[in-house]
Amino acid sequence: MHVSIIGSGYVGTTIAACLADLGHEVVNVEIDEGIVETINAGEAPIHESGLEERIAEHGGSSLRATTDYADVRETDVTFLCLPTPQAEDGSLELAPMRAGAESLGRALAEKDDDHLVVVKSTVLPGTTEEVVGPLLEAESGTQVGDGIELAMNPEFLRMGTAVQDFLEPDKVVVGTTSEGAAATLRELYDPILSREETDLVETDVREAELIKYANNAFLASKVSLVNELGNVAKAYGADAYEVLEAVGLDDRISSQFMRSGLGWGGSCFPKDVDALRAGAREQGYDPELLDAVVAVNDAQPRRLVDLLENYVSLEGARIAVLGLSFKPGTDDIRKSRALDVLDYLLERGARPVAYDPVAVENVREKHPGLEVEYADSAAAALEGADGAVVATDWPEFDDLAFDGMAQRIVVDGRRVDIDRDALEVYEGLTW
Ligand SMILES: NC(=O)c1ccc[n+]([C@@H]2O[C@H](COP(=O)([O-])OP(=O)(O)OC[C@H]3O[C@@H](n4cnc5c(N)ncnc54)[C@H](O)[C@@H]3O)[C@@H](O)[C@H]2O)c1
Ligand SMILES: O=c1ccn([C@@H]2O[C@H](COP(=O)(O)OP(=O)(O)O[C@H]3O[C@H](CO)[C@@H](O)[C@H](O)[C@H]3O)[C@@H](O)[C@H]2O)c(=O)[nH]1
Repeated sequence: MHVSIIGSGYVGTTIAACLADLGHEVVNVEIDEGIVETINAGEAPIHESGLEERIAEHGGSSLRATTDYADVRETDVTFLCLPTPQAEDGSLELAPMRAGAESLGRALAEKDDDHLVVVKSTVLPGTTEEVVGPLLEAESGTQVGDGIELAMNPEFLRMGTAVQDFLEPDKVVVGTTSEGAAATLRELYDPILSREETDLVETDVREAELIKYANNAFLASKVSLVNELGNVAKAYGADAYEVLEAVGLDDRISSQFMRSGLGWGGSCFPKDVDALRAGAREQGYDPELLDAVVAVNDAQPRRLVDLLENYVSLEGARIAVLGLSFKPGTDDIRKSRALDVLDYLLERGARPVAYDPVAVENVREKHPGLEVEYADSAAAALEGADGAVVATDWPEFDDLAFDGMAQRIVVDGRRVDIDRDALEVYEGLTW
């Protein structure tokens, strides 16, 4: 099939490379010329396991990037993989989606045969049919249902395992307005849908849009609940990890997303939970439980610093901060809990020395004013430190020696497997 993908960021690049690998002819339309050149040179613009080799094989041939929307006319299906960031007030910012839909509509004005437009971005119920559809119609002069078909197909991949998640998902959700659109997507995804482990969910557009938010809200709520239970466990002097491991043996609950600690960050959970809360309020519903989910998450970094302050007088203290990325396996620092930890440490007069295997450059670049010293290794960060906190569960922290610290005091926000016997004080945030 001939497929075009608008936006070559995290999701667009991954699915473009994977669809090319599944045998489709793919055109990636992206406004960033640097990304376009990188892909056409056969290189990956982002770091993801399994991506480099796929782009090396198909980039510049069956996977072609361009800044020109006119190239979508060579294709039968277009996926919109545009950003849906947060506005200042936490609500969903639709400007990039609107701009992309308008450009696509203008390009489709000069196309004779039918075209399927699939919204892949995470958008609130109503966006596909009430915002994207009318913009396509206005710019192309073609009506949805009569020349343009619309579908919504949310994406559930995670950073760090994006390629595998896309190719081997638990489910593919397809919200469509016509049987023709559903049939096209079934054909496109056939190699993925033939897997026994992958369920196909065919539904209406509005439900497909909400499934994505409900999925993320559920997972974020689960982590906030385990953090609440972890905080209670700690108050009782019990080990939350032992408790939750046993709880997870219940099939109805499952053992996944049971790691209590500093809480959730990243480019998805925070913005999607906020957009859902804002959207629900706009619809006249007060989402009190989701408000509490956010409040529990927001409190964890301060709790970690409070705990450290029980052992170290923070004014002027050198504190090693181990980990900056929002989770291991990525250099993404968006809404990383580690950044909140740094803010609280600075607020209390500490001198943080931060280390991360891959994310230091990102912090330097995106938070240039932060008065933090950066170390080249965990050992260098720990050298002479009056205390340390673990903010990201990078596997390399399991093997740390703490010889060089002025005081071997560690407060762990992620339950890494460090040698606690080598320490004077070891405290877990929730255990
Ligand atoms: N990152 C994830 O793990 C993930 C997973 C599932 C769903 N999502 C959702 O998918 C969507 C895309 O997320 P992402 O992480 O890939 O975003 P991203 O910011 O990494 O990428 C978006 C890309 O679109 C490009 N772009 C912006 N405006 C454009 C335009 N008018 N025309 C062409 N290109 C344009 C940008 O230059 C950028 O490269 C969001 O709605 C997000 O919530 C993300
Ligand atoms: O038991 C757990 C599991 C996760 N986290 C934290 O939760 C955040 C999110 O982790 P994860 O879900 O693994 O990463 P993302 O790449 O943000 O993926 C989420 O967000 C994507 C974008 O919407 C979705 O596509 C994915 O399905 C969804 O898992 C991170 O800060 C983790 O440290 C915990 O604290 N405890």
